[in-house]
Amino acid sequence: MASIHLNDVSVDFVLYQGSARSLKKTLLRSSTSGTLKHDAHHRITVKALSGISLKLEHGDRVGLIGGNGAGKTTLLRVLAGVYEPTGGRIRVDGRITPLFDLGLGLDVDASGYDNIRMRAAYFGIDSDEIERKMEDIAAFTELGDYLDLPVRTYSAGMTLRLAFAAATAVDPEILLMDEWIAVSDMQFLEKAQRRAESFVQRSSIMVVASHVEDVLKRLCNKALWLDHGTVMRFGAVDDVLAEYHSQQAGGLTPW
Ligand SMILES: Nc1ncnc2c1ncn2[C@@H]1O[C@H](COP(=O)(O)OP(=O)(O)OP(=O)(O)O)[C@@H](O)[C@H]1O
Repeated sequence: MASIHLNDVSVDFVLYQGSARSLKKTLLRSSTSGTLKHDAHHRITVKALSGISLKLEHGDRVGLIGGNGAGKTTLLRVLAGVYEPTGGRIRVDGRITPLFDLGLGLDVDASGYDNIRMRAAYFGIDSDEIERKMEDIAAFTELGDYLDLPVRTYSAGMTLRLAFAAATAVDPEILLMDEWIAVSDMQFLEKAQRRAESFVQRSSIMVVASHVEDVLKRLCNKALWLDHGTVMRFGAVDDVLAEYHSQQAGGLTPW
């Protein structure tokens, strides 16, 4: 069974080091999101996440909410293993599929087909299984003969089609998304959303950051509200959204 445990997790980014005092002062004055401060080496750091403790189990579909700079993307990247926490501990059991930064990990010198095979191999899927699925995946991309060519010959839209198809070829255990699928290619958008929706159904744990309430209510059973990198509330999606909106009405947090 997939699970995620975070214990007192923090992430600090070093924003600036050096001696230009006016820039430092400007940065410190203009802080609207993560908490800016000086560290022991006189560097300016931003605390993007602070003291996050959380347990997610099978069946949890969690929407991350919070204003700009609240820490949603940083948390997703910590869960994906892109960022190491600078404090605390994280334990993730289960195969993680991030549906963001999709182009990362594509080998531009390899063909579309080989990229799909490499992605599957990375996830430990045996080659017979992926060859059985290949026809479907190829049809989904609508890239035709381009799948035999190196990815560096693809347009941005074609690369996205390939990356999305490759990422969703293998059933997820833990699915991470930064905003619900939004692509500029309208014809592909509808297909991609349908595929992503069934992908969500098949996942054991799903975490999505979104500003769109409709998406949160449709996909999630829980919500985690972040503010300045800390957890304000974690619970049933309707309860957390209601509380979030009542705070917002009080003018405390921008949506
Ligand atoms: N690579 C980075 N280097 C420095 N600071 C960063 C970096 N990534 C994020 N931050 C800072 O960390 C804080 C949290 O950012 P994050 O992107 O996680 O917020 P968010 O909730 O996803 O915001 P949004 O809804 O605007 O996308 C912000 O103050 C941001 O400026």
